[in-house]
Amino acid sequence: MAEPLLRIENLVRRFGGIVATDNLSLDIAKGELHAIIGPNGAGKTTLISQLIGQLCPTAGTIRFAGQDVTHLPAWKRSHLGLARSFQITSLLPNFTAADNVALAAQARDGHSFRFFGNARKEKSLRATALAALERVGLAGRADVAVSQLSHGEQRELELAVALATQPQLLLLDEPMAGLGATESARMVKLLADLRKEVTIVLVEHDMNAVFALADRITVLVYGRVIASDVPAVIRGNEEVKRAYLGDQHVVTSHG
Ligand SMILES: Nc1ncnc2c1ncn2[C@@H]1O[C@H](COP(=O)(O)OP(=O)(O)OP(=O)(O)O)[C@@H](O)[C@H]1O
Repeated sequence: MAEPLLRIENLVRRFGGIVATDNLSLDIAKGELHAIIGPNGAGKTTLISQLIGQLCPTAGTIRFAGQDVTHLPAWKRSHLGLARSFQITSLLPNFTAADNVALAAQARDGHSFRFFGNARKEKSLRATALAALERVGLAGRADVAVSQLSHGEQRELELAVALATQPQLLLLDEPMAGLGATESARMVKLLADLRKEVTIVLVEHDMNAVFALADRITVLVYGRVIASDVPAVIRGNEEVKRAYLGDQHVVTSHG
């Protein structure tokens, strides 16, 4: 059988006495949308940070696209096709939407930000930026400054920034956070479209979104995988209900 796109084996991350990732093993197949859920402090963000290369594991291995990337710096993983969209807005507020995406595309091409003045005028970067904006429904907002975009639009722009690096695997950390009902519905639709093109690992507290989108769901508690399966099985899992889903009645409303 072909190796999965991402293979995490026996991953451990300690912060002093806290074991934030506790001997975690997980495979992500190419083409799937894999959600990671769990209570606050379960270690979801710590896991994503190790996958992208912003945090070193204490032990264990991470293989991506057939290569051991455990000790590769973040920029090299980005070149291999791993991209993260941030929980905390990392956009440049005084630059336009298109400029923010062009910067990401330029960084992927290996150029320094110092040359951005030229890059701004460069046609191919602008074209890449517009294509990414189109994919997230922001083509009409290309020349608007980030500070003038709504919160929902900024979230969409973060996705466009990640897409501009042409990822094979997109790691999304709470893309629905802070969105209202209409904006959340837009984001779900957008992710439903994107998943056709790119493998996605989605960390999310919005269970309506998770159960509407995921092919498989992994549940973390205290840094451990307590269940990893298709949504219907996760929904019926007693341990998961006790640990996390019990008080999230919304989860029963989606099929
Ligand atoms: N830099 C750090 N230093 C010390 N402890 C940390 C650090 N980062 C995370 N932790 C601890 O590791 C554990 C996992 O935290 P993490 O933020 O990964 O959880 P999470 O599942 O993403 O939570 P949330 O759903 O609230 O975002 C927590 O106990 C947290 O306090």
